[in-house]
Amino acid sequence: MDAYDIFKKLTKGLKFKHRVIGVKNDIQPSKKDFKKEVEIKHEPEEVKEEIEIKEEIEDNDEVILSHSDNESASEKEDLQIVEGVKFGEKKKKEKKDKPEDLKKKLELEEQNRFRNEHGIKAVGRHIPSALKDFTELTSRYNIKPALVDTVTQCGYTEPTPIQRQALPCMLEDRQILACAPTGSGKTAAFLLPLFHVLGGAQGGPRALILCPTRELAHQIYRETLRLSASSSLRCSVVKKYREALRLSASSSLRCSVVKNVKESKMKEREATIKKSDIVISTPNRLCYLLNQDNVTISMDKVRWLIIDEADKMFEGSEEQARDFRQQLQQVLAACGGKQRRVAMFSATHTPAVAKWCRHNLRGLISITVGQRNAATQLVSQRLLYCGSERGKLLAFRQLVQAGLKPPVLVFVQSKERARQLFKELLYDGINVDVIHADRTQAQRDNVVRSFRVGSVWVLICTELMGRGIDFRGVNLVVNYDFPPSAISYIHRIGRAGRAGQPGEAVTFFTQDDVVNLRSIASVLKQSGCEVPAYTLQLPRDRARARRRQQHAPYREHIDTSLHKPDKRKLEGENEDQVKPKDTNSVRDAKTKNRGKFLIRNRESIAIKKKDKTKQRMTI
Ligand SMILES: Nc1ncnc2c1ncn2[C@@H]1O[C@H](COP(=O)(O)OP(=O)(O)OP(=O)(O)O)[C@@H](O)[C@H]1O
Repeated sequence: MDAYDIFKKLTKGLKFKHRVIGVKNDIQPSKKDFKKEVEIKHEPEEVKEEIEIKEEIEDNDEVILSHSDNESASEKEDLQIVEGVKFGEKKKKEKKDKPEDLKKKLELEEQNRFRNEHGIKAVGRHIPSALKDFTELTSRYNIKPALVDTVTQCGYTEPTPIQRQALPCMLEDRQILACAPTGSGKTAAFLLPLFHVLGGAQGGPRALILCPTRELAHQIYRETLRLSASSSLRCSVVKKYREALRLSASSSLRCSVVKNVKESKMKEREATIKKSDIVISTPNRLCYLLNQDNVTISMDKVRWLIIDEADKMFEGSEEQARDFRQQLQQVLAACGGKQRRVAMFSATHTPAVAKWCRHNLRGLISITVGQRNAATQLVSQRLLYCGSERGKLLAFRQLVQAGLKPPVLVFVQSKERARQLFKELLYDGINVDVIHADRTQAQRDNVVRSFRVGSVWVLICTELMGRGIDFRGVNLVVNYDFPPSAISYIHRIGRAGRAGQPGEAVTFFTQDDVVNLRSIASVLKQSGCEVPAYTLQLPRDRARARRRQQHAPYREHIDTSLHKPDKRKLEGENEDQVKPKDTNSVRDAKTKNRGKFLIRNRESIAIKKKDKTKQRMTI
């Protein structure tokens, strides 16, 4: 490449007023250039501007031209650029920012850089800046140092991305819709602002937390106690221990979970709720209580309404979602105070929630951490084709043989199947237990406790445990039955890989699961995990997939003692037309069969007796 080529490259798209001289003696500008020169000369005003522009971009020229070693400074001076630069831009630059505007601009840029670094996206007006560390809570919002100390004592050295953005928003009284990966500390993100805003014990209730299951309600309750222990923690370091304890006891917040609302306990529950500052409940229980004639609970003082696992509440059939919306409207109407604010949290985002928030929440800030509706990056995921139901059991036993690293969570689609799998594994010598909605509350609490302390290694569960439940250090999630949707998959596998810990997830599938395979394979692919290429090219059938979300498919019994092939499958019946077995009908059938068995047994006993008497007679 000679000097002319370099020159042409550097000045591509630009026009020159004068003949270019001296770049190299042998270079003569073309006829075209002379024509341009004449044209420009007829436009004196533009030429005037051109000099100013030249001055402004001279520096740039320096930079570009400095790459050409052969050119002298005098040669550079001969270059006058008249085109290729927008005039409007120059004017903008001329307008100098006021120092305070400049400061604001810089701060904003710094904030955006900081948010990008932590994968935070926030949409809304006047968004408070994200938190750099927990001590900022004290300097910016005057939060008691004791509370910050407690947070640190809980092992939270620095805020998680959702905490960085949600905490300042809530502390500045802004309504939010927050979406952040599973296990990323959303609970603390809504609890800490509550402790600050509510201050000391006054009763009320003044904050209401709604969540989809009793288990989750109890877990939030435990986390509330842990994080609100600030005053008592402080006591341990003060000398006048008793005095401090007395003070802390009088000032600490009261929190309660709405339990079984039996007729006999109604008044008791009412009194507890009235005394509590923070009330945690499932929407059903709360609305049931509010609808009782003999109960007078005022929700007027509620300052914050938190909805955890918000998208779950809007999920399900049209009817279920409508029911929840009605319940929510009832709760909102009950919490009628002007001061009332709403914050919604979940790991997944659905249009229904976003729409509701846009219509009902003023000045909303929408916060998203990472990619929406993506699985946590901490879990390595894989799909395993098992061929048939028997193949699944075999695959699970192989996993066990290869060496399971407890604790392990195994998800199945129904209570029935949870029982069946439990029976199977019980005799395999695995330390296993089962949890589902048919077990009593005491049994469920016991199982959860045993799993937490490590006396149960493998816990078989249904969708009941799919959301929000935080078991520390779950190493493996097995989707024994394919999840009904990608959303359910994200939540299920999110029971592993929490609070920065790595985890693993295996999802079994058979031919029956092809309907949802593509959407779930896409989630795996998005997380960078390997999936068979064909799974991403399977045809979509949205209608069938939606049906799958509402009705689990029929599956063969999990029972190695029954080697019979499935009659319905042999007859080629469409699995979507087959309704899942109703628990009652199964129970009825069992009792009927048991009845037959008893009759048959009694009959045989009678025959045997007859035979014996005959024998005796013959003897
Ligand atoms: N700042 C922090 N530093 C370290 N650990 C944290 C921090 N905040 C929360 N945790 C821990 O992370 C775990 C998960 O928190 P949490 O249950 O609130 O997650 P989540 O985002 O609500 O998850 P899910 O979407 O599954 O409900 C908990 O054990 C909690 O104690």
